[in-house]
Amino acid sequence: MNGSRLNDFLTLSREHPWALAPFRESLPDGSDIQVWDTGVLCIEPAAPGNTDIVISCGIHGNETAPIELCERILRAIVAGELACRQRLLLIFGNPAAMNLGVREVEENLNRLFSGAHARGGRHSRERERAARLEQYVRRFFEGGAGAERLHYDLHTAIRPSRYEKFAIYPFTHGAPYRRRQLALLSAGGVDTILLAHGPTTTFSYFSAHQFGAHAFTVELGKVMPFGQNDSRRFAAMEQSLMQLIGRPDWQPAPFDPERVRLFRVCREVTKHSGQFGFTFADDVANFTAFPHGTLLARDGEREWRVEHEQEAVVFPNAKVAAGHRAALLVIRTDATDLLLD
Ligand SMILES: O=C(O)CCC(=O)N[C@@H](CCC(=O)O)C(=O)O
Ligand SMILES: [Zn+2]
Repeated sequence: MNGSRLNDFLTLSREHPWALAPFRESLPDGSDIQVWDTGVLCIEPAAPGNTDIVISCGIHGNETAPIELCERILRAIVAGELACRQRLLLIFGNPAAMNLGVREVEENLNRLFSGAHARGGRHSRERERAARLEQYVRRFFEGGAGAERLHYDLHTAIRPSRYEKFAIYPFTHGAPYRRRQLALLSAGGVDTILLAHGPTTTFSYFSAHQFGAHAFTVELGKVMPFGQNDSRRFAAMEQSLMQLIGRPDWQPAPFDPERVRLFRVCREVTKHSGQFGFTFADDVANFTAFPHGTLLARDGEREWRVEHEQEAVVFPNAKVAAGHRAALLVIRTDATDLLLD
């Protein structure tokens, strides 16, 4: 594919950070590659398998390891080293934020889905982008006949984590959690799962709720600048995504409850004002548990204390905008009775 504009699609997207005119190319194996917008590319194989897969990364611009991982996968497809045998929508979420090396330019893109971009009477570039990403995901899922819909929204965390790789299983409104999905995540090295406690405005919840996709926010490690990630730490996820894309008959090892840690989100800590602060240090890792009664955070008169025997903090971030989630509080759970094949 010499001379193809797809040879360096990420650079092309970063050169046109908010919009890119659509174009299409085909691969020697007959696959059709359609660029829908900056950072958004749909691959239609000539004879697709029955899984429609969305892989997104860079929804937060400074979370570079998943961006590098997706770039490697795309390069392998374009070079003909990886045959894409499932319909695939690949999304590099926020190229403008990548250019600035920041999580967001004006607003947190991952709080703007499920129509949140249209609420609050405000305008921002991320709101425009969220609205368009919603349309692309809709076009992709509604344009396919796949029996199974998957969406992996790949991230890295600001803090280190006691369990380095973990996934958020969006709220299912009472539907059972799927063992097969946990087995797929486990094959990718993700052995810790957070069961969300309610609807959110994240990208993964949008795909799960609107399109019945098995969708997950997947945390692969800690945020690092471009070029400073150790690709070996992401190899298991990269391999499993390649198997999913390239081998429709591939099955992960069966779900093993001994290998998977389940946590349930019990509460969310919301920042209300500029007075908000945590009582613990900035380098305290995700999943650090505190004993019952410990004061975790204050916001003026408001206090958050540990209410369970062992409650752990995930994503504590005092710098979020007022009104946003500043942390999740989670507890270990044995929800294996809630799992379905
Ligand atoms: O490390 C952090 O504080 C944030 C890492 C991150 O971006 N996490 C996602 C989780 C989304 C979800 O709850 O499904 C986010 O905060 O958007
Ligand atoms: Zn993120």
